[in-house]
Amino acid sequence: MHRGVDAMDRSKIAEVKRVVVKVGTSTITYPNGKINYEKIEKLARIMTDLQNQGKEMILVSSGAGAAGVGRMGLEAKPASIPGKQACAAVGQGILMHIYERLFGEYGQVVAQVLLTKSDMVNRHSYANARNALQEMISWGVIPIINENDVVAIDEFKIGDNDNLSALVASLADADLDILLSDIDGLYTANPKTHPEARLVSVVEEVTPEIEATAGGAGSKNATGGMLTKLQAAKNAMSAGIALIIANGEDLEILRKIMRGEPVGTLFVPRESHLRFRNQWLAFGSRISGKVIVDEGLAKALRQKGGCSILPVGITGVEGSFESGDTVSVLDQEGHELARGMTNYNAEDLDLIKGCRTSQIEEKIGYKHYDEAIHRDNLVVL
Ligand SMILES: Nc1ncnc2c1ncn2[C@@H]1O[C@H](COP(=O)(O)OP(=O)(O)O)[C@@H](O)[C@H]1O
Ligand SMILES: N[C@@H](CCC(=O)OP(=O)(O)O)C(=O)O
Repeated sequence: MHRGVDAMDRSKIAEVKRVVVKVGTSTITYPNGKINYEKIEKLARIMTDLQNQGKEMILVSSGAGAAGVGRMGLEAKPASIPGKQACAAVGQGILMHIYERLFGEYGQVVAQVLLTKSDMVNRHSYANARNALQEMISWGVIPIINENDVVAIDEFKIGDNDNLSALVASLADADLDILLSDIDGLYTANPKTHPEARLVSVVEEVTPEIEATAGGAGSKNATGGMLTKLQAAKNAMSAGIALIIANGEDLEILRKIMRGEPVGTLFVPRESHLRFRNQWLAFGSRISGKVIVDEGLAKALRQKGGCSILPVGITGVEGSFESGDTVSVLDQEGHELARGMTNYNAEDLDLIKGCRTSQIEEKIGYKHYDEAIHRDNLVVL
């Protein structure tokens, strides 16, 4: 019933630029927790190849816990939280060592990024993580992301990498999130218990009926199951990000997806929606102060629909705010042009207003950023 929509949206998938790929435990380890080198080798080769084609790839990798179980020779994941954390700590190092080596074979630089839920909700950490990710991506580095399992328990945990990947996709302004699993996509029921279940090709809305078809994790080392994939899909869709669930058994599927072939299940993004982050910046966050810009900068903001705000274009600063707070950007007449997340607090911004980039450090003793507000953290109203 969705064939027309599918054909249309899949062709758009071939055009996307920034892509998050999430690999589940079942994709990169064997059931005994040992590493599946062939899979990781292929993942490294294909992701590097896509990066070389001009895509900007980000990897969210599970498997630390299982790799730790394998390395410690345990029969199963420990039941205790410290036991699970210790396994993840042992396994994360192993995983990164392998990724570094195998991506390195193809000349691709990777970076380890470990995140927790608090990094996603705290403005400062969010801004830091976002800025650092943007920088890595602009350097052509592939960030490899996992939850920081050792410090995150219960309420501090995102809990599963399906949801983490959707959060990362939003954090990094990605266009597409690909969840690779041990199953071809979303079925009309859990195929493990309902052999007659059929694969769903396109989902335009995750309804309660669809959620009711999803069961828990399918293999003993996995944690998420279809339910967390659907939660991730809902978040991605409302952030304007497409999400595809596909089978990671043969990683050539990544190329097929990127060619726009109709594999797996596509969750269609709501195009009219502002990115989740932008929405939050523009309408959800408290405005802590004002930054007044000169006519040249105001004109650039109006004409280009967005640009970074450098101190040299700022003529006034009002209010009391910290770096990471949301501020309103006004023209000389007091019209609000944009809202954005500032890299400097009010006091320092007041000291560097009107200054060239080269003068920032001499004025305030440090320079973490050239921009007062980076264009990626700015929404033009
Ligand atoms: N409606 C459904 N469609 C597809 N898979 C389902 C569904 N409900 C439950 N599942 C289960 O979800 C599993 C995939 O999730 P999971 O085991 O967490 O793997 P991963 O390690 O890839 O995250 C499938 O193997 C399947 O058993
Ligand atoms: N952070 C955990 C992964 C948790 C997780 O979501 O696992 P999975 O369901 O296999 O994607 C680890 O690396 O073991």
